[in-house]
Parts: sequence; structure tokens; C-alpha cells
Amino acid sequence: MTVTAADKTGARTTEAAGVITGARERIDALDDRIIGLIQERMAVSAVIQEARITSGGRRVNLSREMEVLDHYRQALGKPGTALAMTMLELCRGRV
Ligand SMILES: O=C(O)C(=O)C[C@]1(C(=O)O)C=C[C@@H](O)C=C1
Repeated sequence: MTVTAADKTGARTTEAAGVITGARERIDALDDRIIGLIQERMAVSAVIQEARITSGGRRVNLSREMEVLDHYRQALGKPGTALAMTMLELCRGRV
């Protein structure tokens, strides 16, 4: 059995299926860029943590994490805080 564009997108018309397919391609490209930026952030965060640990400090700096969480919350609202917490976990591991 053939799977049509409408089946794949959930649209009920070929016009809507075309819009959705095009927009999904843009989302996939955006997600690739977001993932790349997250990986870049992880690398920069690792440099900071390594410098602090090598100097005798701790991996985690809670006051800075509060600033990061507040930044995301101000930009994206409450879900922004959850997103920032996941980002911080990716960058410094679980605490
Ligand atoms: O800014 C720092 O001091 C960092 O170590 C970076 C970072 C972050 O990824 O934003 C990671 C761990 C710290 O607990 C706080 C923030």
C-alpha cells in the first residue's frame, strides 16, 4: 500500500500536506542548527569547568546557574526554566 503525503502529515488536502512538508524541512534544518549550538555550548562550558576545577574550585557554580535559568525564563517563560535545566545537565552532568 502506498503512503501518501497526506497520510504522513495528517493533512486532509494536498495543499495542506505541501505546506506541512515544506515547514517540516525548515524545522529539521533548525533542529540541526540548535543541536550544533548546544554542542558548541557544551564545549565552551567544559572549558570553564575545567579551568575552575584545575584551579581548585568546584565543577558547579550555583549563582551562575541561577543567572542562566533566569535568562531562559525571562525569554521563554516557565518552560524556559525546564529547558535551561536540561541544558545545564547536558553541559555539566547531573548534580
Ligand atoms: O559559567 C560557569 O561558571 C560554568 O561553569 C558554565 C555553566 C553553564 O553551562 O552555563 C556550567 C556549570 C556551572 O554550574 C554554571 C554554568
